[in-house]
Amino acid sequence: MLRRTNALATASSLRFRGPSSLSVQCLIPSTRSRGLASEAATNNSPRYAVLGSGITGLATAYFITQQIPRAKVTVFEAKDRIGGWLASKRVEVKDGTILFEGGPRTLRPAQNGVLAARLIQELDLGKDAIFTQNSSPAAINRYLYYPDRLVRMPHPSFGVWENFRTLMSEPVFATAIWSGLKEFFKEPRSAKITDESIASFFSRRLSREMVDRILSGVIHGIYAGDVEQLSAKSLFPKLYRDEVTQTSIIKGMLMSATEGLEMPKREGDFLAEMKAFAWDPLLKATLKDTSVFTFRDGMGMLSDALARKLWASENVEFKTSTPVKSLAPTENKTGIDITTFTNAEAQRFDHIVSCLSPDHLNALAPPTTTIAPETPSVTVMTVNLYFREPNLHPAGFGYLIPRATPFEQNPERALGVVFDTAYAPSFMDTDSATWHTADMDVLRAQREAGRMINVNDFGWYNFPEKPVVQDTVPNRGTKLTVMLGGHWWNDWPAYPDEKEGLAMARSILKRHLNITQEPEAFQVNLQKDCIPQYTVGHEARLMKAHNELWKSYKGRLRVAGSWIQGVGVNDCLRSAYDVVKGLRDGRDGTGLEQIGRDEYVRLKPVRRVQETDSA
Ligand SMILES: C=Cc1c2[nH]c(c1C)Cc1[nH]c(c(CCC(=O)O)c1C)Cc1[nH]c(c(C)c1CCC(=O)O)Cc1[nH]c(c(C)c1C=C)C2
Repeated sequence: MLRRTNALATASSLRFRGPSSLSVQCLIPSTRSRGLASEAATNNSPRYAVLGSGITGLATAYFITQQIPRAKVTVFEAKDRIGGWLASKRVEVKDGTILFEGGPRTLRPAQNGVLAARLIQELDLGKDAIFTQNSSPAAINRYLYYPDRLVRMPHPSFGVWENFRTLMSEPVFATAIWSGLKEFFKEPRSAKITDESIASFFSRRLSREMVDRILSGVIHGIYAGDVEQLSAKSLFPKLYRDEVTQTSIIKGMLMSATEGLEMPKREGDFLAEMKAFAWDPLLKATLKDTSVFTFRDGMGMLSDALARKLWASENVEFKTSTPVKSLAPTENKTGIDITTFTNAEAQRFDHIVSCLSPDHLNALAPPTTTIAPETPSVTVMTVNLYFREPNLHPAGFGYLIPRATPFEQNPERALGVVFDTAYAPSFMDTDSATWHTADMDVLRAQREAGRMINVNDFGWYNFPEKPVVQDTVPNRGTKLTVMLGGHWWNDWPAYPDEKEGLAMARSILKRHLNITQEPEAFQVNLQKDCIPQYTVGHEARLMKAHNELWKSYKGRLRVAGSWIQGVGVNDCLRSAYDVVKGLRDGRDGTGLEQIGRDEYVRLKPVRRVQETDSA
């Protein structure tokens, strides 16, 4: 008999006890706002408002406190809780608790991810982090479900012969080699085409089959979106540019490998700036070999830690349960008056950063003004399941379901399945009897030499003393998440309820993985409008929005968030970082000023130095 196990609380509220260490849920009371130190103290300090307390809002407030220490910051949040859609929850099972993620579950440390990696150090999260290694099955084994089975995608570590065999024998890759060879000789697009769908671009350059059988699956896994609608220019800017500048995307890739990666100058500057950060050598070494990382109590620990830091600051005040009603520029446009639904009296700020969705922001602008671009979004249902039995799926990250998968194989319209077990070590991994290297002295010496410690494909920053795990059951089970909906559900008149969602997830698992067991715990989350869709023309709309914002608010209102330059948590952090840097440097801007105005540089190719003393 299936037993519904109730979520206990957010993962972190289990962890924190007492007033000195409250979780975000109880940290910010729903009806009370924590005031700034004193009115007098704010007199000469610039006043900043941050709208929204999701990960972008929290990061924006945090970066303001770091970069502009004199600033007084007020964070407005319509809901009675903060933290957005980082939804980590624990559920009880008979011998422990299992951590489920309703939203994002891991972070990559590369590119924009360097900011999250820095936060590990700045917020002292290293002791709670779990690093999955580049060499682990979670990093290497990615599957596509086509036409009626799981197919492992090629990876350099499998060797030339194995990859060639897969490419030649699996229908999913039927046209891949030939399409790649032909691409080299295709004419670049006409100058008249300023943007087009991902489907159109890659069908032209490669093949329709590759779009339908491979690329649409990858796009499901990132945007839960439709290749026919999404913009090639916004989501594949380098390849879109390479078609014109190099005459071929394959040639562009070869150039990157031999002569170094070409990237916008501001990206190069950003990476150089991050490199100059005073990294803890052990963390740096650990990150170098890390594919993804997460935390003991899940991703919610990141927003918790940010909120905790902000709450402790005298310069920050939170106003929860306070929906903003309007943003009126002052007469000379040197400030903005905010009114809220709870207080008709206007509060004046020098600068406002909106971390709201475009629709929410537009609702606050003066009547007849549209400041943010129309940006559709999709709804995703995540169904987390925990089974007592281990190894119910092949080792790996999970699988994606492309649009070409026959309907009878996916009538539920699932987007993919994540094997959460792959990045969540169990107590068995902390038992030295199962380690690849069990010699404690060797491990300690490595750690003291500032080197990565690799045990059973995981790195714990504080290994070997106190390794951390997410699930507190003694033995490894199987934890996975079925992802449903996205663009497939755009026209559905109503979304499935929890019972239907669970039934759909189980039916997928039975058909694809032959899992017929009852889950011991589950959780169904409907994340409404959670992923913005950068549809064709997105960049042009952002550029127009920049002009509108500038015209109306002359740089006093700026924007950050997942609708601008990437939908992931890392992109949100980057967007927050950039907007605050612009404010700190007194640069004119709106948060959108960089869109479509990139200058490019080519970085030197990175040559891996042969390590003589491998860790
Ligand atoms: C929870 C639903 C999400 C889907 N996409 C995203 C979320 C949060 C955003 C996203 N996912 C990935 C990236 C690329 C950057 C990266 O970290 O690799 C972005 C911006 C990749 C990704 N996709 C899935 C996983 C486990 C990851 C790694 C990072 C992460 O935790 O999100 C699985 C997955 N995500 C979605 C679907 C439909 C799916 C299916 C297997 C939608």
